Amino acid sequence: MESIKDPILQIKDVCISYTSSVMAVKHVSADIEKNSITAIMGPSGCGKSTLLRAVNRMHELYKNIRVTGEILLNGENVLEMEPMVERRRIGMVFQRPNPFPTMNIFDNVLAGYILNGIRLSKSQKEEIVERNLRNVSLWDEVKDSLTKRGTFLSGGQQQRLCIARSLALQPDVLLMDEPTSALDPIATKHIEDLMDQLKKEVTILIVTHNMSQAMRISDRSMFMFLGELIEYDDTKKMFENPSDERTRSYLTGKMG
Ligand SMILES: Nc1ncnc2c1ncn2[C@@H]1O[C@H](COP(=O)(O)OP(=O)(O)OP(=O)(O)O)[C@@H](O)[C@H]1O
Repeated sequence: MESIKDPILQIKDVCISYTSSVMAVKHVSADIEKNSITAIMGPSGCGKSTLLRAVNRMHELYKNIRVTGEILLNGENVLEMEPMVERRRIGMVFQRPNPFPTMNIFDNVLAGYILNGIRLSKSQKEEIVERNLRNVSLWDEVKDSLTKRGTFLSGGQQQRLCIARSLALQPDVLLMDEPTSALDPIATKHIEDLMDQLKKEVTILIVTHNMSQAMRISDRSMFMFLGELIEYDDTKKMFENPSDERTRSYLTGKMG
């Protein structure tokens, strides 16, 4: 792969261990291009989610975890940033849609502001809610139900609401951990189409088990195996002609 000019995110020699005996991520380095979609693939347990969580500092929720190396966002080490600043700049969407159950749809979009104690005027709030719900093509479906709870929506709508909630803070990077694995094919297609539009505004890093999804939506793909980044290349190149035998076995269904 050609080297990436002007990367927004740089993962440099990152190692992550949960305990002294288990190294879940081993010396991973990769530059991520701005306004692109990068898929992280690999068999169960290869360290995809562990790596993704470190980019968002979610690893700090685990007691004895140890992370070494650097993760640079626009040249600044995420691992040393103020957590609040970092979470505004790097958003995350999870496998299961998780709108805040006690909040209505309107407040769910604004949750990042509410929970961070950021005050907004009524018109600012209305503008942010409408713009972000339009951004995820949910506005027309929910504009008359903004005071209803987010949990009353369908799974696909809830996931789009969660994406709107992340985007509302205008992050530079959006991390997605298998965001469609709990959704039906139509809701999945909707989210995939959405991602293609969103990359104009945000850089997306997505963990997926679904190889055809990676092929459809991503510009570049990473293949991880037993904690190592085995291959990182343009998605088309990797699927058509992988350089490593392990990538080939995985992509042809012989592994994992
Ligand atoms: N909380 C934890 N404590 C100890 N070890 C963990 C913990 N979470 C994950 N691991 C280990 O770290 C390694 C990587 O796990 P991780 O969940 O990142 O893999 P993954 O590729 O995302 O897997 P999957 O596709 O199944 O979600 C595995 O060996 C796993 O057992």
